[in-house]
Amino acid sequence: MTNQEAMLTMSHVSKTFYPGSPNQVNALQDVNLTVRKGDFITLVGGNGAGKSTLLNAISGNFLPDTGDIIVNGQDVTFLKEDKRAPYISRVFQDPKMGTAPRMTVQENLSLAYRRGQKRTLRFGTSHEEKVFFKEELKKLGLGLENRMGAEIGLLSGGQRQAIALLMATMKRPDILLLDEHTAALDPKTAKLVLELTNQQVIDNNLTSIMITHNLQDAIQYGNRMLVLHHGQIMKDYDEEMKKSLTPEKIFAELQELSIQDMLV
Ligand SMILES: Nc1ncnc2c1ncn2[C@@H]1O[C@H](COP(=O)(O)OP(=O)(O)OP(=O)(O)O)[C@@H](O)[C@H]1O
Repeated sequence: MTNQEAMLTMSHVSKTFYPGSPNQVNALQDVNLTVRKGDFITLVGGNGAGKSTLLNAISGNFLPDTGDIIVNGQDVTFLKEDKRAPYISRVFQDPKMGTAPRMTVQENLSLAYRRGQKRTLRFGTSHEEKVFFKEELKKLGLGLENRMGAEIGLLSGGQRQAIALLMATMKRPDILLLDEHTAALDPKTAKLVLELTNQQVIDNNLTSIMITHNLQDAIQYGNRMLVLHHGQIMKDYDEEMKKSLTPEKIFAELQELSIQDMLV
């Protein structure tokens, strides 16, 4: 693979919390990862495996102790989170985290649309923007195009998460990080938001990493799947391997590594 095809490269990235203390946690251990443009990666692992920490390292939530992080050819290793925000979008588990509850759907979308520009609503929303937002909302298939004036706080968790997803993808980020973004939703709504996610990612050829605790979803969605354990990438399944994967096969393979209970 040439470097041009890589959207994200992590080389020898490590992060230890509380170093030298009895509470020391080696949250990421010498992680090496190259993500190609358009890769849709699902990321699984047991509690405390380091999944969110990996996404935090990419989004710039902290500086790694060692290693380099390159996004779309730019070394972002020492770039703070707000400076990475124009390139990296994230949707969190809690629908409340991605949207401003007291603002309307339209105002939230306006803010997301102007990401990277000065944050202001001083100039209102232009007619072109309104038409664009309506079109984008329509694609979600939830009727939200008729609720552009509604406060986000009045919408359901699923509706909010769908809008958070739209806000995160509208400006076509270099990398989309999905941090268990359907875990707080009921099964039917979770499926719907997952399908919307899949559609957004494929339609816009977005490079994405999605954390999930649902192995079936991890196998079904995306073209690559990583298994993390103790801050290390233990398995990296490509598209071909993924086609014949089942949860049972994964457990059997992890059993060989004596870490079969890690996904429970
Ligand atoms: N900011 C922090 N300060 C101290 N310890 C942290 C911090 N962030 C993560 N950790 C620790 O690093 C380890 C990995 O945590 P992380 O949240 O990445 O796991 P995870 O795989 O996302 O787990 P889960 O599925 O339970 O959310 C855990 O032991 C956690 O307590």
